[in-house]
Amino acid sequence: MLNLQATIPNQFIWPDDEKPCTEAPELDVPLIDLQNFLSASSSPSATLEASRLISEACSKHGFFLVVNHGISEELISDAHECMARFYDMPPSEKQKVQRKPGESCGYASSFTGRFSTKLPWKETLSFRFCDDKNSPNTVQDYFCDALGHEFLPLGKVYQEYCEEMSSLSLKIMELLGLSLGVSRDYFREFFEENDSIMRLNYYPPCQKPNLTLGTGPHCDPTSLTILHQDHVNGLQVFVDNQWRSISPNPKAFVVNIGDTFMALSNNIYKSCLHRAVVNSQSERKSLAFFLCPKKYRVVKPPRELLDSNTPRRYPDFTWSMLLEFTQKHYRADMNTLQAFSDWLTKKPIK
Ligand SMILES: C=C1C[C@]23C[C@H]1CC[C@H]2[C@]1(C)CCC[C@@](C)(C(=O)O)[C@H]1[C@@H]3C(=O)O
Ligand SMILES: O=C(O)CCC(=O)C(=O)O
Ligand SMILES: [Fe+2]
Repeated sequence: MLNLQATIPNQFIWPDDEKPCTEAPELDVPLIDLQNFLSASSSPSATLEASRLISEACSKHGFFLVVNHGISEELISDAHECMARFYDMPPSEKQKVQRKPGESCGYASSFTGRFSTKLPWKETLSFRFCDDKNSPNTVQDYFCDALGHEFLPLGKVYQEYCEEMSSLSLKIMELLGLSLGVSRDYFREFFEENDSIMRLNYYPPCQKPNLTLGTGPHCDPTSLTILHQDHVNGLQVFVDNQWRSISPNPKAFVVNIGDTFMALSNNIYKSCLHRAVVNSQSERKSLAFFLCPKKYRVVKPPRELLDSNTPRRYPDFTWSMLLEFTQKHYRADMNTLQAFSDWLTKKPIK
């Protein structure tokens, strides 16, 4: 209903210093060809080049693209099609899986239940993916249990999509390990049996797109995000004090470092500020897979990344603690990890 109104409710209007600016020149992010890296016969020079590109990008803004990732165009297309079918449902149907306060799964629109100002112009559906042999069909079961057996086809698509995302994440973790001078397996083993979050972002058209934001400025508190945009521009990253756009590329996934991996890398790789803007002409959708370790695994950097010149930057924590902090105590923004560290060590949050 909101997207037809000429004016927008005050709660969706963002402060002047956060309103989207018209200018957002393209950010030149490295494109990592995983085919060269994944194949058993991958040449050392190809691995070295991928490692160099990733190191340069992750040390600066934490964003890169992956292509030749091995995930079928048909599965990606099905995931977008299923998202369109879900969001086309009447509000009463979507509210069957309404997200409960303090929980990170379920359907949310406008976020009025969570925040009173700076509301994002979006609807979201978030659900959990467990890479765990003991719970093989968490996604499929969620759709059937929460929405009904007629949603089994959607559940099957997202179950397969999340399995592919998890497998791709582990390959990227190998590359991140190599690029940091840690063994290829270190981070891969840390994220095996991951307990991740899949999120379907739906951004309706907005008649006043320069007054609001689809997703506000934030760093992802998670470890690694694998994003697939539809054909509509909207993702922006804050680099060198300027908002820069990353245009959709159907053959590529946008990958970015999250706060938890920034802590794992002892602040060598950066979890950076980004946001999503909306427009007055068309809806926009994005598929976001947020890689998270098992809840109680302790997040601390490998000793190879510690030395007298680079002391510990963040205290030990578990993802469960950081997730609860973002769901119950603090709206994730550009300063989440520092605020969380202060909260853990009981300093007043600035
Ligand atoms: C762990 C998470 C919290 C959020 C979803 C995932 C990773 C990104 C986070 C978020 C998108 C950052 C911006 C604010 C937020 C409230 C949102 O706009 O949805 C965040 C998500 C959340 O807390 O639900
Ligand atoms: O929709 C997008 O392009 C970005 C969304 C995002 O950053 C998020 O959901 O964390
Ligand atoms: Fe994000």
